[in-house]
Amino acid sequence: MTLHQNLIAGEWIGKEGTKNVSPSDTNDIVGTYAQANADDAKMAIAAAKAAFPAWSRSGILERHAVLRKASDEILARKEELGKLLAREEGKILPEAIGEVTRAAQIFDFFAGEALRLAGEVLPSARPGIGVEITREPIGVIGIITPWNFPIAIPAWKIAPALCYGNTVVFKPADLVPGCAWAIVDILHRAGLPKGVLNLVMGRGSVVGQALLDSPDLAGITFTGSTATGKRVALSSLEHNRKFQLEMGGKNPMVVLDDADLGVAVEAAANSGFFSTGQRCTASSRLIVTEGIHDKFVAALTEKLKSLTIDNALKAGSHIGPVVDDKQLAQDLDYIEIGKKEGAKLAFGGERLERDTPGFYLQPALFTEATNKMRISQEEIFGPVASVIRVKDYDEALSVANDTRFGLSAGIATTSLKYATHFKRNSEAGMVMVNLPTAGVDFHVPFGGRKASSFGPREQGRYAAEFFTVVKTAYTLP
Ligand SMILES: NC(=O)C1=CN([C@@H]2O[C@H](COP(=O)(O)OP(=O)(O)OC[C@H]3O[C@@H](n4cnc5c(N)ncnc54)[C@H](OP(=O)(O)O)[C@@H]3O)[C@@H](O)[C@H]2O)C=CC1
Ligand SMILES: O=C(O)CCC(=O)C(=O)O
Repeated sequence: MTLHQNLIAGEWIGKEGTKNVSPSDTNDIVGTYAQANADDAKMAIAAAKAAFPAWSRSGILERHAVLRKASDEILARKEELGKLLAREEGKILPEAIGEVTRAAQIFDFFAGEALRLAGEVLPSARPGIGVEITREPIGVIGIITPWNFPIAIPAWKIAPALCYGNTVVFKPADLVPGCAWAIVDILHRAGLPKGVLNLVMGRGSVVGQALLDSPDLAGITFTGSTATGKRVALSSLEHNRKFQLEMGGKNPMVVLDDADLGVAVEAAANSGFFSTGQRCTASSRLIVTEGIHDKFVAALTEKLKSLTIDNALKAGSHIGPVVDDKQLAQDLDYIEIGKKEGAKLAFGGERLERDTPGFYLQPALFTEATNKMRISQEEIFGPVASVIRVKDYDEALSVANDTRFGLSAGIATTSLKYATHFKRNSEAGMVMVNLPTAGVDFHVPFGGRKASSFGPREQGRYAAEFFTVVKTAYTLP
């Protein structure tokens, strides 16, 4: 099998590799991918540092052309890349193709942003003096990404980094090197100068840690667990560098008595269970008022019964496997915890056997849960959701906000009054009305509050806050 190597200073290098195994079928080897070590990471950082002066001064047409070309190729290959993504991560093929399309849109958006770089000219408080405010790239950026969006998350970090003139060392999650390699290969062939984008695939504890320990990174942008996010933060304070963290969620989905039942059930099923519940924007707390509670639980249970859980590549699958055995064990542990805490397992929660050996789990729906339970407070990151019964809107809002996280929050209601109040008073970075809590646009800010996020927002033109630094220049002509 061809060895997919790391890209350092414009050269593909690496001798030893590990096998990338599909969670839908553990006999399916997606590819062999090189494993970098700490020295490789240091070489990659040195290469990015050497490439920074030229790239930071490169013309906007050059940056535009590379990003645009990458977008075009990703879009043209969306079926093939979608299949790769579905094989290595376990997301069903239509979702995977959708994610690839989103990556292409992100590169297209930032190709445009390269042409829209702007500053401000202001009069000084002192007559005769001019003040210019401009944005400059920050330097070498370390990008550390998780496994659950293996092409979209790298895209929404790499595209703005390059657009604003930074150079990059990219460490993808060890479980999903395939999409990472493909995206770097595309950008490399699109004409990036040597060293501007470097790929170091390997373990977080080795390669990721080497990035954290480096004094030469000007910034680290990270998506993943709260525990690793904390390490990124502490090491960044030590090295006086910028950092941006997107971490967990325990997102609420409120369903009010006046909701359209069909809309509420579709939103809850999507939020809680699609993509196998492996989204930081997933909703695992369904907060439902008394008047609609029983109808909602019955309709959601029927919906869950109708879903097919099977190989991500199989036509007709609605939900693929859990990403690996470790995550499956975590999901099953939480299902046991929920039962012991006194919640009622109303549906699912069983491990499933399919034609191909994989990590299949029947979506699990708890009822009679309280917000104090661990299943209501800790991120499970699997197809497990709980219904919490509440008296009225006021209690629903209070329960929705009673969490240390604050990424996204949803409400199903036909009341303009409650929708408006919820948008204003939800303690989340993103609020959805009559829509799933997950599945966001590519051109608007993404991020949360409280323990979910730290630092400036990602995506859209707000990305400039992290990937640039402002300079204020005074001139006496
Ligand atoms: N907010 C989100 O979108 C995500 C949240 N999670 C949450 O985190 C839980 C665990 O998932 P997991 O994949 O282990 O999350 P991690 O935080 O461990 O992984 C995220 C990234 O950080 C890397 N990493 C791990 N350790 C270090 C380190 N010491 N220094 C630098 N980088 C490091 C990982 O590398 P590698 O994996 O290659 O070892 C990966 O690239 C999930 O169950 C879920 O609750 C997970 C993924 C995404
Ligand atoms: O819901 C989405 O579209 C994005 C979710 C996400 O970024 C994540 O789970 O890490």
